[in-house]
Amino acid sequence: MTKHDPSRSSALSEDMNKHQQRQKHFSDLIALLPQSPNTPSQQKQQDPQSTPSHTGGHSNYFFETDKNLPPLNINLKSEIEIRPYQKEALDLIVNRSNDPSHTYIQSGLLVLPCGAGKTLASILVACSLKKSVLVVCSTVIAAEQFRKEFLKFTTVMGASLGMFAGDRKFPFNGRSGVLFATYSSLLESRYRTADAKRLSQFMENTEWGLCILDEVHCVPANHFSKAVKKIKAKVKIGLTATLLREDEKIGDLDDIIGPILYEAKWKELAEKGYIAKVICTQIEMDMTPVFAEAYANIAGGNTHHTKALLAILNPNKFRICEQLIRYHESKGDKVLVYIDHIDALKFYAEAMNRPFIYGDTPADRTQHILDHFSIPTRREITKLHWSDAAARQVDTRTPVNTLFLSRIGDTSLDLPEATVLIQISSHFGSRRQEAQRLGRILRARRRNETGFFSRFYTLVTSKTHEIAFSEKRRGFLESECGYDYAEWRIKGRIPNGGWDVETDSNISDRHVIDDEKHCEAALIATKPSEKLESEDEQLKHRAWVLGLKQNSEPEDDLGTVTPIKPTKRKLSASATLPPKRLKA
Ligand SMILES: Nc1ncnc2c1ncn2[C@@H]1O[C@H](COP(=O)(O)OP(=O)(O)OP(=O)(O)O)[C@@H](O)[C@H]1O
Repeated sequence: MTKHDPSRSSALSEDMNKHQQRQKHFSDLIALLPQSPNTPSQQKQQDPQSTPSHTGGHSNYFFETDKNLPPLNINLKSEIEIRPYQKEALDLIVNRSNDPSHTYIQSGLLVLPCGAGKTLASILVACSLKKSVLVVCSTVIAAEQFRKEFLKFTTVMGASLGMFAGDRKFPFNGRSGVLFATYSSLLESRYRTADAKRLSQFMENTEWGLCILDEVHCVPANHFSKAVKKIKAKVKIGLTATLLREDEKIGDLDDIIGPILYEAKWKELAEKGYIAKVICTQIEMDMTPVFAEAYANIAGGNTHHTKALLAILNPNKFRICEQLIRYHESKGDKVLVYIDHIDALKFYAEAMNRPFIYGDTPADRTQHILDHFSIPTRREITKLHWSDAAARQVDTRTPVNTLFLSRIGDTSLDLPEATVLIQISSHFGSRRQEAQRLGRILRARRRNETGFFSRFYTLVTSKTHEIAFSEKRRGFLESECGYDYAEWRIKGRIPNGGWDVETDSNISDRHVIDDEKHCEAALIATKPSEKLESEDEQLKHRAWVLGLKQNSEPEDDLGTVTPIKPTKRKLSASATLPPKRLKA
């Protein structure tokens, strides 16, 4: 028998009360809807100037004279400094006139580089409109971050913010508010809980003043475009940094949302210090002979997948990755390493004793790791103002300086500490993924330090599909955004433990790769790659690789993930688990 715990039972009855109140609140809200003057059919008669945008057409919304939608109490906090391009974007979206009846907002797209502050730009629109807002994001993490930015930048009350993302489902209080949802929550599902059904009904029946569509390049996918067209909103604003899709459906956005209203150039914002300048380097290395032999002799059904794994887990690539981490950690950088294949991700991260995040990582563990990633390195602390430094010194937690990520970290992660990105594997030739990943190091807090550059490395194995994919992936950043990639070719080892590099470009920073002395203070004291030196170890490693199943998070049209369960590692009789073996 379990002991009766009075505090637990009172907590439970409090929960019940809260649940009943919430249900009543839902019912009240839904009851309001049919009689509300905000229903679209009535709206048409009462407000002839406004064309409802849920028909899919472009609309101008004369919001100043609209008395039908309830007002939202929201203002920008007085201390916020809007950047010039954010102001320009706002002025193009909100057409102000001395006569309020001529002031209107139009639907369309806002195209700003990653990390330039699209969230705040769209919040500015919400602050002008002052009507209910539906924000649709690609992931739960992004929805949470959007909510935090509303609280950070505006005076809106927390109770006016609702959430319909993942297992966080609650409405806002009152007749007007902001609801944060994900694209997947717009889709019908048979498996909805009662709360989810009610929120979904509420979301569909409400007429929103503004609908903000984050990562809007996802929307042309058939299932999302249908769902988005159904949203009843006076105005829809789509946000993106990468107005491109590999299926060429990007033009559909003009019909679904509207035209491009504002676009800013990546290089221009970098020159002005709003986003970081970046050095992009492609590093190409051979496969070790043991891996090359397997690569050449692969036949049968899953050839492409196995070849891809051999290229990713090529021991030479592993060593270069280790060298870059050692070098950059020793310089006080914070490093993100991207690997799409989950087993390979775990192998690299476990061998190097660094944390990893992928689709199945529980939300609290993800938050914990991200919090530790944001703890400054010792080098950073010495540069802080003494009062900040004192506060940071008492933070005795161990910082995470290198974090391994699956493609779940491609978009929306806002980590201003990150200054270096190493791409080990990627989703074929996706130009969008390349640009989104680059975006993670554009928000670097150190971006205005003299001579500072973020570093973007992409590691490719010679004579494999990785070379052609990499060329395609760079296309958007090179031709549309003005980035250059230096190409380094690793020729071999040099006596001091570094690497011999061949390149056409002028390398002023070859010590990154060829001078072991620079890594003396590195935080990886041991070198896990040394365990992969012998042919015997490489044969075991290869046997493990050849036994791996397809295990990536599928790229859906969100450019994000529907996590799938990792397959159990099937090992051949002679294979062992490299991560455990490699640990010092
Ligand atoms: N005017 C501003 N003042 C201060 N901070 C700002 C301003 N504008 C944006 N920021 C900050 O810059 C960072 C990047 O902004 P945000 O996350 O909106 O970028 P984004 O354009 O959505 O990028 P991505 O496409 O990569 O998601 C955030 O930390 C945000 O708070």
